[in-house]
Amino acid sequence: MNAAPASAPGAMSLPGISGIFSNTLTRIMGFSFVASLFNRVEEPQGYLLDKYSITAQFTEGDPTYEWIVMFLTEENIWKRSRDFRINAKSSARRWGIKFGGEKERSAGGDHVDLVPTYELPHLFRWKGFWIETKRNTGVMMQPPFSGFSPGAITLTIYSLEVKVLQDFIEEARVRYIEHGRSSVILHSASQPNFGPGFVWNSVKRKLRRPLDSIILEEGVIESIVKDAKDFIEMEDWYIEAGIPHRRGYLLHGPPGTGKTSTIHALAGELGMEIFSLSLSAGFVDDAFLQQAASSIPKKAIFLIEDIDSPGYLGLQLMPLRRSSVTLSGLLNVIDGIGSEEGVLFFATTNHIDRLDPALLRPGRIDRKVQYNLTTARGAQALFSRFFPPSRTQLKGEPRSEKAKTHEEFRVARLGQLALEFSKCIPENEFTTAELQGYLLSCKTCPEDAVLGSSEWVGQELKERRERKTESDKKKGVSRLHGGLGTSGPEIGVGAGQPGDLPDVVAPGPPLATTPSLHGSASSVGVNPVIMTPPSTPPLGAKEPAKFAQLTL
Ligand SMILES: Nc1ncnc2c1ncn2[C@@H]1O[C@H](COP(=O)(O)OP(=O)(O)OP(=O)(O)O)[C@@H](O)[C@H]1O
Repeated sequence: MNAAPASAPGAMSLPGISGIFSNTLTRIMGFSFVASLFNRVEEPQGYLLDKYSITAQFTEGDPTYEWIVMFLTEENIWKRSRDFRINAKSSARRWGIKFGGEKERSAGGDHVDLVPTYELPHLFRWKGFWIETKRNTGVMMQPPFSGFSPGAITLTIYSLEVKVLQDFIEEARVRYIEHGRSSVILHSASQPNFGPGFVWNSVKRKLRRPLDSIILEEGVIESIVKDAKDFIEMEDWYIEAGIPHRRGYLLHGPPGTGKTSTIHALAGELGMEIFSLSLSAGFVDDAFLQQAASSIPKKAIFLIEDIDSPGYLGLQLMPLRRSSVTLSGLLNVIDGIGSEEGVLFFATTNHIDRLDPALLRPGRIDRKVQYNLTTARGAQALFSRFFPPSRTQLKGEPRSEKAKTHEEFRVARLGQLALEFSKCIPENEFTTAELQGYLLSCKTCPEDAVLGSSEWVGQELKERRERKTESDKKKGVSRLHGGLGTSGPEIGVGAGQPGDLPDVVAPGPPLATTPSLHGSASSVGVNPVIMTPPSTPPLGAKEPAKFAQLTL
């Protein structure tokens, strides 16, 4: 955001301008021009009016741009526009014009975004001040460059005091935070950078995910939340103790075990936005990474996904995933992250063993959380989350008038089914995402989910065996030809990965109690229920692997 305050004092007759006339004319000619008609006091240097205004520019990609866009949308600033681009509503930024009342919106209007396309100025009043806004969209770069240059919003506030601008921005920021309470805002980078602040050029809004929808070993997620809260609240302590105010977490384990979901749930709980980068994006190099990290606002989460991607970490043989980020570039950024800004740094990886020890030292990574394949207890918890008594219709349910009898019957029966389901799922064999995929295929009928589970497990294992044989064959061929072939490490077939075949599938003794269920369905499609994982021990005689464990 750039602000240019004016210097000369003077009086303005703007509030006297007739609303309709001024707005119409303003839309055609621009506010500065219209206002000048009413303030034709000439100075040797030009019109006096120019000196009454403060101009501020908000560039797309900078967080302040989002605050202002949301504010202007809420105020319906663009309501007199006549030229729109229509987008189907998505999780992407929702801004433009709000049209119609509740009735019209529910009749279909709420399914689209109306984004004004033309870039003529709009005039509005805020707390007695006239403000003109202009929006210009990004433009296609000319060769030799490619992609878009960032768009921007320019505000001209007709006041002498910079404080008016500060107050305006603060109100926009507060409203933005308020508005975002029910969701998590995710910034990412999908293009190379062409200007200051244009790193975070993609914004998505996701519904908040309840912490207890994440199935982890008891206490793990609470411990992460507490740690993060302590860190945020103890900024002064860090400063006084001369310790850099930063905290780094590494979540590691097989794909589909809940690492990213944990970060989203945490962001929702703490009311933080996520700024996420994948090092495997072709355009991310040291300079980009540095710029990205330094443009993250206070109290946000900086997430680097697949931190094992950089070229230096031994993945040079996987050209598609190689990034041009160097170890020293990465360390520089991590060391610099959040100093006195309260930014939480998260990294995820499927291959902790491939990370350079320098990256893992305390001060850079302060906490490591290991994610594992699902245990019987995890399977049971997941089943219960899919089929909450409040939303599930069971076959053969008694037609009793008494709601209580229904409830009791369902709770008992669903508990039993969850247990049966968990017995059909081999320990430490599938990821939570895989089980979720299966349960989604029979989400309306818990009985069918249990009935079909053994067959599904058998089918999955058979397919894995076939894939493994196929891949072994290919490796053999490539070795015969003396080439490196697919010599990059294969995700999913190494030890402890979901591609492994189980040694023994031991159903073990039944669980003692059924899981507890709370709350009703949320509108997040695949996670319809808030649940607490059961506190009963998992199946199997041996000590089971935990869903996730915390190491310091
Ligand atoms: N422990 C878990 N608890 C609840 N849901 C889970 C869990 N693990 C995975 N899921 C579900 O599986 C899907 C993928 O999860 P997620 O993206 O968090 O996995 P990940 O470990 O980050 O995977 P990757 O390493 O590939 O990024 C999500 O829809 C999520 O709801």
